[in-house]
Amino acid sequence: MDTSFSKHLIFALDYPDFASAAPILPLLAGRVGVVKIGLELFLGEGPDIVPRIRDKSDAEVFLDLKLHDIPATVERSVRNLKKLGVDYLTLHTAGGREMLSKAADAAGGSMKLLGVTVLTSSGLSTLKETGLELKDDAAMEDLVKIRAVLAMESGLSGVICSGHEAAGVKERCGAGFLAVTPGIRPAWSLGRGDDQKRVMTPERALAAGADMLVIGRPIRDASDPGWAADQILKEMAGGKGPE
Ligand SMILES: O=c1ccn([C@@H]2O[C@H](COP(=O)(O)O)[C@@H](O)[C@H]2O)c(=O)[nH]1
Repeated sequence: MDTSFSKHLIFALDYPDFASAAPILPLLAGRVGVVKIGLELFLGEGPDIVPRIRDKSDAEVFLDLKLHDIPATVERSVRNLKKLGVDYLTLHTAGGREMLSKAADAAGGSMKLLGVTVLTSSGLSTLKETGLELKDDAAMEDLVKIRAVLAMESGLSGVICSGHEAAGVKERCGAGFLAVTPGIRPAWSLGRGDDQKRVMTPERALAAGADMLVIGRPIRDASDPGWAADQILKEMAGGKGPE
């Protein structure tokens, strides 16, 4: 297995509890550089899930809580989450500059903060439902860029965006600012129809400038998750990958 791209592969550990999540960890050891704990698992087990996952895996830990609240609440939450010793934490850029800056101050460089720009499950019609009417995909790219610049100016380490906006984020924010992309669907998993709207293959997302790919269901639901991760790593190696 070629693991040269494993540190750029984030596996979304989307399970209801530790007992269902634990069996896949040894199958993915060495294949994924980061495991992502989302709301489902965090709420199912509580904060103690972080050390329990660390015990079972050498991968970095990404806590995907997508914080979005008034600045004081987010600041105080980040102070608490800092105690868990995670490597990455997400928050919504839509919370605005004061919220993002306070979060960055509270984190104090102890973990990388990533700002969600526009969820990859949102398309133009999803945003319209919420009162944000964008003309076309170019306007979506512009919105993502505006939010990425806001995140950078507020002291975050990078953003979550789809592969379609990765090039614009890198061009506007520079090579050192992370573009982390979910909504990744290898060709062999496309067409299954799920909630992701702005999707891209691993190879194309890396070629567009994504630094790290977040992948859940194509690995989690594969009959052989180790094989699925290896296929994805192969596809990543075929693209113009990061340094
Ligand atoms: O815009 C976003 C932000 C976060 N996610 C999370 O990534 C994974 C994707 O899982 P798949 O099964 O590969 O769709 C999931 O945990 C989301 O909460 C995202 O998809 N889009």
